[in-house]
Amino acid sequence: MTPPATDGFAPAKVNLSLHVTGQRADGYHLLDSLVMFADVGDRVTVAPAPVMSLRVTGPRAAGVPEDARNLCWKAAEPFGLPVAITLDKHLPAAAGIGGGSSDAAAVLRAMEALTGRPSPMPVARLGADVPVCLLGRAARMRGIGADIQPLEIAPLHAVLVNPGVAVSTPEVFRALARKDNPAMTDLPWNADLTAWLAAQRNDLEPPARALQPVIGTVLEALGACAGVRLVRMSGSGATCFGLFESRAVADSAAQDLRRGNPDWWVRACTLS
Ligand SMILES: C[C@](O)(CO)[C@H](O)COP(=O)(O)OP(=O)(O)OC[C@H]1O[C@@H](n2ccc(N)nc2=O)[C@H](O)[C@@H]1O
Ligand SMILES: Nc1ncnc2c1ncn2[C@@H]1O[C@H](COP(=O)(O)OP(=O)(O)OP(=O)(O)O)[C@@H](O)[C@H]1O
Repeated sequence: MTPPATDGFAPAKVNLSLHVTGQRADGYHLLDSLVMFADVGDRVTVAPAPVMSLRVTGPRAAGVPEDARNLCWKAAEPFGLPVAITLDKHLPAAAGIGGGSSDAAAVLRAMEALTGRPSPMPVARLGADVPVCLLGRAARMRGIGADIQPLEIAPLHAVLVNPGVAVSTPEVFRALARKDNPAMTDLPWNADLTAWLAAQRNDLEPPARALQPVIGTVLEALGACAGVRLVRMSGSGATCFGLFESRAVADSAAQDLRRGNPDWWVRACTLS
């Protein structure tokens, strides 16, 4: 009997902090990052089919590859079961919120459910962000990305903003001046997480801003929102986020930001 299609959510990944603490001989960087996942994201549907195929739909489909270059395809192919994949794209690409990595993780989950076995290929080979996206919940991520410690963190309310410029992750790493920055301090047990975050950094923010100065404009606009508690860039950019005390305050900030900047991608969300 043919197994049924499976449907999965691929949430945006947000790096609340991102410290670059070293560089390996192969060029990959050592990271120390607090990662959480949003309730906004893409959707993937995976169904057994006579041949492999991929269709990308949705408001952010433009420019996303529909062939073996797509991480969804790369995640499914090693299982050896041909599938028809539909990717409903809502997240901007090359945006520092792990869109492709989270899509790949959703396809991996679907393929594991369809075949009853884990990925025959090490998942980190798909990308440094794929292991944490496969976990899909709050974690401290170290090493080049595969060393993951799940964390119990109360949900946070945020607004994500992308100004519509694509940023190349390798280019940002190349532009980083210092590769041996201090690691994060230990997470607080019960103190205010936002206060702790304010003392952490995203080391990729200065090089990303140098490449795309509009990131500075986004950070300023988020910083001017009523009730904002912390403002920072995610991943290698250009998406930035602000943290707010409640979802209602985040919703209202998102509305104001959208009104003032109709070309920006603006989403209120809850991170967990
Ligand atoms: C910056 C982050 O978004 C933080 O979460 C990720 O580490 C990037 O994850 P990703 O997009 O899945 O990264 P990959 O597709 O594996 O790598 C893209 C490029 O980023 C650089 N890269 C990535 C991860 C890492 N630990 N060191 C690196 O130097 C490399 O130049 C690599 O060629
Ligand atoms: N499923 C996918 N969705 C979007 N882009 C994809 C996908 N698969 C491959 N790509 C290609 O990967 C490039 C990077 O896009 P992606 O959304 O993965 O961003 P990212 O900024 O690298 O994420 P991060 O740095 O946070 O991991 C795109 O420009 C696109 O050509």
